[in-house]
Amino acid sequence: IQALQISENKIIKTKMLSRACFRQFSASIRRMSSTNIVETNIDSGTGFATVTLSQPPVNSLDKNLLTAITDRFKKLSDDSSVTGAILTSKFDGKVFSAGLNIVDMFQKSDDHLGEFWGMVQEWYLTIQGFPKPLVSAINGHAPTGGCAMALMSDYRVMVEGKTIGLNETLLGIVAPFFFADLMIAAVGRRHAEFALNNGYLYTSDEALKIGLVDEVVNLDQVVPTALKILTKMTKTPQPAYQVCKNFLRKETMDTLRNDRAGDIAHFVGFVQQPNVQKAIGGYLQALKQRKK
Ligand SMILES: CCCCCCCCCCC/C=C/C(=O)SCCNC(=O)CCNC(=O)[C@H](O)C(C)(C)COP(=O)(O)OP(=O)(O)OC[C@H]1O[C@@H](n2cnc3c(N)ncnc32)[C@H](O)[C@@H]1OP(=O)(O)O
Repeated sequence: IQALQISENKIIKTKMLSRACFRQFSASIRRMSSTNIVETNIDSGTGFATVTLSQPPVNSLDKNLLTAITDRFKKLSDDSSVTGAILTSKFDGKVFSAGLNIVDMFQKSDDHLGEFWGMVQEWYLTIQGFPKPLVSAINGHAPTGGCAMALMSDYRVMVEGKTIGLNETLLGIVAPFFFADLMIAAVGRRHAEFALNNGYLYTSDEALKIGLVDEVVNLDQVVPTALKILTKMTKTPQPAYQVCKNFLRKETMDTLRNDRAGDIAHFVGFVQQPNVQKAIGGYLQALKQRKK
């Protein structure tokens, strides 16, 4: 009887403990109301937001995803309980992001292209201007705009065995000046010129060598490593962090801010050229036929 009473007490204690743990856990992870293409969880203990891009099949940045990411980062900027963020992809081991949606640039009206590019500008200005520490957990391929998005973060942890780069020239298009500046800031002018002129896609290890990413780890270590570095970064006095980040990035952002309409006109004029349209069409077709 005594033994039974002891084990019953143990069961009651265990149940109480697990209920307490559950309460604590559910209090510490807050899921932001979000579109299902950008899932966001906030750990209320650390204030870290994990933003997971979840638009199948490859997180290509169309109008919907650009707007959802931009809105999410604006909210995280304004939320004083958020101390820093991690940007990652739901398609781990496969794709971080396939970059801008090519379909949005093929056989479209000037109005469509203009609206699309306005969204690209806003997405860049918002993530690049995000005032808190931001770490990219690059858990898959990150070509073109996917690479640019990773470059907008303050630190990059990449999975081994994937590729990353601003390889626009391979499509017959050219990275805009604000993408080029991201690359120059990370790897210096010499590597950036080589990378952009040749549309070079780097393996994770090559990217590490030139400083395009900061760490290469195996898949199950990508997010934990990102969290570790974010913990360190958020210990820096944040007013100083924000001021420093802002003044280092301000010049290129201001160049864009001061002439957004001109930049849109430039993009539309460039993309609508018949030879550029032909190149984009051919690339799209090749992408579709790759699987066959
Ligand atoms: C004088 C200077 C003037 C400058 C003015 C500015 C000029 C223009 C600036 C434009 C800047 C552009 C930036 C970009 O980001 S362009 C985007 C280019 N992206 C790519 O090249 C990546 C292409 N994708 C891939 O390589 C692979 O998909 C990837 C390695 C990412 C994943 O491979 P995986 O095998 O897993 O997946 P699939 O290839 O089978 O793809 C699945 C389906 O998704 C479609 N897809 C892929 N990428 C895109 C994309 N970027 N946009 C739209 N659709 C995409 C692919 O076709 C498959 O579709 P289907 O299932 O229907 O076949």
